[in-house]
Amino acid sequence: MAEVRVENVWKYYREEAGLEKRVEAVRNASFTCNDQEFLCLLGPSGCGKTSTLRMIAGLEKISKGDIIIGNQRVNNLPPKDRKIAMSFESYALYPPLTVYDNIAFPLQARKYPESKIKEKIKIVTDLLDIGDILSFRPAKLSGGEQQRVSLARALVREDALITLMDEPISHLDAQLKAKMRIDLKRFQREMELTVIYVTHDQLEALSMADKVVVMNLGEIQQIGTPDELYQQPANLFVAGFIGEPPMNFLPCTYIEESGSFFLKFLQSKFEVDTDLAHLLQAENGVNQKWLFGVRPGDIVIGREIEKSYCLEGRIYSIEPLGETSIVIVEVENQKIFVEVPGLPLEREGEVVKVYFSKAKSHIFNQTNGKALRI
Ligand SMILES: Nc1ncnc2c1ncn2[C@@H]1O[C@H](COP(=O)(O)OP(=O)(O)OP(=O)(O)O)[C@@H](O)[C@H]1O
Repeated sequence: MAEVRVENVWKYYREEAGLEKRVEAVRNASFTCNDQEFLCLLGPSGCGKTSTLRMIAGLEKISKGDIIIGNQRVNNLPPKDRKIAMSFESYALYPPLTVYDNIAFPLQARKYPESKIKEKIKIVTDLLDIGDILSFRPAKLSGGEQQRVSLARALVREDALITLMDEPISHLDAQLKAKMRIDLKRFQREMELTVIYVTHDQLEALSMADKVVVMNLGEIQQIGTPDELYQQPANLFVAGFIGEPPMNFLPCTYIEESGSFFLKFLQSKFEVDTDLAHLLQAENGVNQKWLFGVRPGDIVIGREIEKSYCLEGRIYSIEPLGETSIVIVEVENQKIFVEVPGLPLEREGEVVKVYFSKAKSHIFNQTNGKALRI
């Protein structure tokens, strides 16, 4: 079975890179990619995604911890014995070979009959829309085409237990990327592939993955389905990294006044529900500092919505985007983004009431960034 288990894995760079100080690229990472699952490693540049993938592939030594593929611990197994197919951002195509032969290479090396090779190449090149460049050599291809050839070479491998991909569509234009996201996902389902996919692009991760592992500064921040990460981010990093435009954060203090409980902002405050008050009370007690978080789509301007908190603001600017508009409102000396359908009725400079959905609000500890489960 093609299950991948990453158990308490660390990666330090030092000796081999001749660095003075040790770089801890991956710190104690643990996650499981189940059989036939599409798992995305997501995070900003330098967070340790590629190092993690390269350790799974066997291209990088594991400093500490274990990687298990199927039932086998592969720490000391060379890449060729790990039954993995790979597609990396840097393509790694063979310059003297045509596109066809580049894709056919792993199959020819495994002595597949030519008719079977042709059949498989037809399926993946149709999928990736590169059927008309099969006789070209890599030097003649654009970055996007080279990337698709590299991807095709990984996808033809049906003997592979797992397919690893590192930013495999990063060099394609926006339209082709959108098509690829849909086609890749469908192909993975149909071919029942087990995929570990590295990307810094949250849209790719949210649209394709069954499970997302979010990383930052070498550490896993949260593991969950796209919906879980969006609805219940575990900390400030995940909350700010996932969602576009990003979540708004307003600093506040939890206070008590005459037996009632409030979140107090710079100038104003609102009373919190008993449930939230209990949680805040249990966590830290009064006078602690928090960040109140709410996504742009969970805010309404100028019209009271049921079960909401309210603050006052002034419209700073309006960005019409066709279907929706992004309204930037100054609230408590901070600019927040509000997503509204169509065009807003309000004008720049207008003072407005801003309503935040209670059910969609988030509270984060200002010191350690952890979310409080509301
Ligand atoms: N061979 C190496 N020698 C020394 N440091 C390295 C090496 N490879 C990666 N690093 C460092 O390890 C950290 C993690 O890098 P890694 O490439 O795994 O991150 P990433 O999330 O994949 O980033 P990117 O998306 O930019 O490739 C970074 O600080 C990087 O500079």
